[in-house]
Amino acid sequence: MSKYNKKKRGKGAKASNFSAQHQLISKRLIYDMINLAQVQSSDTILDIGAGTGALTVPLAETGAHVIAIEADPAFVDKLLSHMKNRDNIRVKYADILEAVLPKSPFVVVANIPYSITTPILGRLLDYPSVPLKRAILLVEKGAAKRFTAVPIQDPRILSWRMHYEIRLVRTVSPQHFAPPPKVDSAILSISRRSKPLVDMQHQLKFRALGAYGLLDPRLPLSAALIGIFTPPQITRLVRVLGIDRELPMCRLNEEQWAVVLYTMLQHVPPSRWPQLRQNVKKRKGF
Ligand SMILES: C[S@@+](CC[C@H](N)C(=O)[O-])C[C@H]1O[C@@H](n2cnc3c(N)ncnc32)[C@H](O)[C@@H]1O
Repeated sequence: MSKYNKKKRGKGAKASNFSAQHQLISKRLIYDMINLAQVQSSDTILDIGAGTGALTVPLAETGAHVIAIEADPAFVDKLLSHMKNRDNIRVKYADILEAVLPKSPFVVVANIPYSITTPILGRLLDYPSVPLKRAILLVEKGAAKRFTAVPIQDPRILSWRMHYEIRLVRTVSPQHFAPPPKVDSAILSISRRSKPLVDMQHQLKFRALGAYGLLDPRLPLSAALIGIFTPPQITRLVRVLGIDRELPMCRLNEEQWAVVLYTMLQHVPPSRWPQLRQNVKKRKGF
């Protein structure tokens, strides 16, 4: 039986953007996504923007416990009628940007509303303490390319990638949806790294460092980091990294960013560490 309670509707989802209700109509794609997510019957799966249950019901057929979050009350009603008395589906009438996320490890398999892709990823990935194990998402192809881009220009995406491997699995054409979207989609795979490149306790320091270092992503490392490291420290840092000091900051990979962080923590006094919200334009030396 569903745990959904109609009385809760009043304080459930707030006005939300329902413009992107492109429902999945390809059974093959649905089962490909479930296989890619390696769903086990012991898993808790979050279906974000569950719609009328295109993914929810096949996910529940694996025996996993499925939490279906949907913000449109009309879809919630349809979803409930498609559940066929399954007791391993919980329907939550809620806005994913405000809903409480599971406290124990969970997997996400979802065809999310494209208009709020980055805020959804932010909820899942900004805080590595959120116990997301992996996610298989349908997103707009352009967004998938942005999250997996090399060089890395966006500090927020960089900080996600220090904890998660993000991969564009394949492009998905509009004909897999009804109504078809105007843009191509893609399957995005997100897996928590078995060993994060940045320790959870240093996450905020890393975000400040990433924001500082990528203020102008084309700036050479020697210029971009001169407000943090002394010239001799920069000489040693580029030697350890095995790169040219003129390499633009955006060309550093995730492992190299981890080296920059830990070198800073070990050799630079905290007074020179960048702070979040610091006006990074006031770099020393500029
Ligand atoms: C692209 S549709 C996918 C529907 C269904 N999962 C499918 O694949 O057929 C996105 C769904 O997200 C819902 N939605 C939009 N904004 C939402 C929000 N803030 N929180 C939860 N669901 C939302 C929409 O109502 C819609 O049903």
